[in-house]
Amino acid sequence: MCLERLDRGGVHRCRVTADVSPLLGNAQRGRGPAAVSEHRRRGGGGRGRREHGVSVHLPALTPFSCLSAPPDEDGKLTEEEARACLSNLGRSARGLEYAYLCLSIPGQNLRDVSILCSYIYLQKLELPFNKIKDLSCVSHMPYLITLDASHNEISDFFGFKPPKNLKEVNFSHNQMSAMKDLSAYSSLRRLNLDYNMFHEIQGLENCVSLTHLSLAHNRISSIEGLGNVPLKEISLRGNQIQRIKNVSQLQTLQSFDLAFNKIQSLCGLKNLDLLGTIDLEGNQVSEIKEVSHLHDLPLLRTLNLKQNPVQDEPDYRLAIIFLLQRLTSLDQQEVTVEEKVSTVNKYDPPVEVTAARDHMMHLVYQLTQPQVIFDSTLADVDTPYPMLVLTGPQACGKRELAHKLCRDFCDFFAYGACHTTRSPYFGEVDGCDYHFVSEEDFHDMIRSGKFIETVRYDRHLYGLSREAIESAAREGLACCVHMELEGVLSLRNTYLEPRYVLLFPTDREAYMRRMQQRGLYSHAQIDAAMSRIHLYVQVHREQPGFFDNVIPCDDLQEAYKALSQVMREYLGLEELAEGGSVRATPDNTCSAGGSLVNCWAKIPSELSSKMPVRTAPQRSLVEIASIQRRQQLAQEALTGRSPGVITQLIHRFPLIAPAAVDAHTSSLPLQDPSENRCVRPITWLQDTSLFPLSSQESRASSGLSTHSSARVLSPEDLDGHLDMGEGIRDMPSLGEGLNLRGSGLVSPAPATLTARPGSDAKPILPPIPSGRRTIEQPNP
Ligand SMILES: Nc1ncnc2c1ncn2[C@@H]1O[C@H](COP(=O)(O)OP(=O)(O)OP(=O)(O)O)[C@@H](O)[C@H]1O
Repeated sequence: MCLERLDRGGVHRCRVTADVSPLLGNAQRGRGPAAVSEHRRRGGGGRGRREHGVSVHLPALTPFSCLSAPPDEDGKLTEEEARACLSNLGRSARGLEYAYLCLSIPGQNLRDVSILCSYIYLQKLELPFNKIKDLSCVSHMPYLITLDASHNEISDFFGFKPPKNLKEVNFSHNQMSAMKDLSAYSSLRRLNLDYNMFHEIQGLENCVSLTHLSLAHNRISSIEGLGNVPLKEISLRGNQIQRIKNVSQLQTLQSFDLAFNKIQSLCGLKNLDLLGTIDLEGNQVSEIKEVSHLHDLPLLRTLNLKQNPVQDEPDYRLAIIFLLQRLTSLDQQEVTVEEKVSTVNKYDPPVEVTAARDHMMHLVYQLTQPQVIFDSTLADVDTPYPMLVLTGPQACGKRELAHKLCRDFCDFFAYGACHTTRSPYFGEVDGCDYHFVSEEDFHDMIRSGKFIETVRYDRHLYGLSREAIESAAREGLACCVHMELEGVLSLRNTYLEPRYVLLFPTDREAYMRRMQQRGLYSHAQIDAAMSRIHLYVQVHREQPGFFDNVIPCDDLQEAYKALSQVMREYLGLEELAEGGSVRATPDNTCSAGGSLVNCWAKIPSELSSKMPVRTAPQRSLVEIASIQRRQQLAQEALTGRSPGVITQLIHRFPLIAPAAVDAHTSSLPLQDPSENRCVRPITWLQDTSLFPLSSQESRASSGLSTHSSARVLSPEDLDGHLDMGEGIRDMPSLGEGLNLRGSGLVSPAPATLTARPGSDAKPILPPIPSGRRTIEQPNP
């Protein structure tokens, strides 16, 4: 191995053909392996600690000596000293000779490093923790790639001719106050200018390679001069910035450190599609709504708002997580899945959650009231009282159709007016369209357990009171109501078993026009209503059979025809149309031949998909017990022990078309509403001697006797006991048991009873209302 001489500038004037370790030993003489590793650990040897992606040396770093002899007292670096700190022998950039490529002299109180002018092959120069003021020697290092001159006394910003490959510069902890044009430094990638005295950012516009810039702890008050620099990381922490501006063009920015400034608003952070991390610790952000400016940053995952007044806002963390649902870290704390779920449930609950909460609330308020037994929950053959619910998006015509249906089928349905806190539209009548009440009264009603479900729609409250159902029940009618999807979901949690008909606007344009023509709704309200259409589609797609029928409502007249046809079939008022083709069921597309329009043809494919029909479930114990009870009652009736009961059992088939009964029934006196309402302790039902109950039944009945216990029973139990259709369903078996068929006492079950159209969840029809109750005239 040949080593002849080490010239000035650290260039070997010999060819090295073999082992070069002795040369390295020469460079590191006086240090030894321990000193080398110590140097590396402390950030020497070209590897400083990285902060914000830019190489910096910590102020606390204790300088060590790589020199065998201390430098001159005047701080002038000598040839000998410089040579002692050379390392990394390699081929020079020209490729002709070998040279040391790295020089590292940290913490030697150096003031004059002019000797380095001759070290022209250096690629890495590290002179941190000295007292250097002049770095003009770098002008002679055209191959320099990395320069660390942090912790010195340099005031001249890049006071040397630009080495064309200079990529990484650390001038942190110096005394620079003004930046200058760096367009000549086209290779510069990382620039650390922390802890200087810069007042403004200048001269960087043409740094076409600059990806990491750190200007922490300067005196910058405004963000500017960054042009289109392809920055990925920028740190401006510890400055005096008040507004975030001029950054929207930084399209490549991934990390933005703005901690410890004076920022109040986060506007200005828009359009930064790659921004993933924002540090705003120690600023003056005081309002939660400010984070809405970050809403459109698709990759934002880490946000730090520690030490901002906004942290004192109630529910601060949950609100921020809700507004920025993609966050994985907030205030240096991981955002958990649980937090994300609870924020969504808190601020934008899915309709199911809203409905479940609504149901729970009413249940709890009911429990605080004296227990009341309503007609609609009595555990006899008339329970639970049937209901019809028309649902669909606002202004789809449900209310109009409900009113018309109740007029035309007045012996079967009564319109159930809901309560609302909104003020009446022109022409609306209090008590007829709605009960218009104040917000305070509405809440009073909630607290007194009066509602069975409530929803907040468009800032107003709507609620269906128990009394609305009950007053219909007292007349022997089914309550017909209209409501939004949330109401339906809440109602489905109760003991009631309504039939749900979805009125669906298939023509969005026509639907929008109808809303506009009503002249009642703002643009926002129309948009909100339109945006809810998909909710109905989604529910129907995900839960086939959720709606018993789906009827397009683009043309209200056609919709009404379809609806009334459905109701006739539901009520068993009409036999199958001739040829059996005119049937409004989801599984059976109507033919256009009859008076009924082809109502299913227009339903979107999501809605009209064929429903799987489940076979009837096995009878539960409660059901069997109920059948036995009815058989027993029927036997008693036949043997004359209880004559009224058989009449009750078959009374539900006086099927007369509405038109035919209108004149006759509308003149009937109404029953006193208070008459049928029983206010008794829950135990009353168990004492009843009229219908002795089996043990299962009494359990079920006691559950039924309070509205609040609706969820106590399993679905099978409810199906077996609650469903008023049970009487009908049981008739064939009852008839068989008692051999009544031939006697003509039992009508054949209507065809519609075998499967509930459109439903795979409840193959048995809900109960059919028996028609308006006739009041027995007192004997004179
Ligand atoms: N108790 C209730 N529960 C759930 N939703 C309800 C209830 N009462 C009314 N709604 C629904 O609230 C929405 C707003 O009611 P509003 O009376 O203001 O609407 P509308 O313009 O008259 O609409 P529509 O013609 O569909 O009744 C309607 O979709 C209505 O059906």
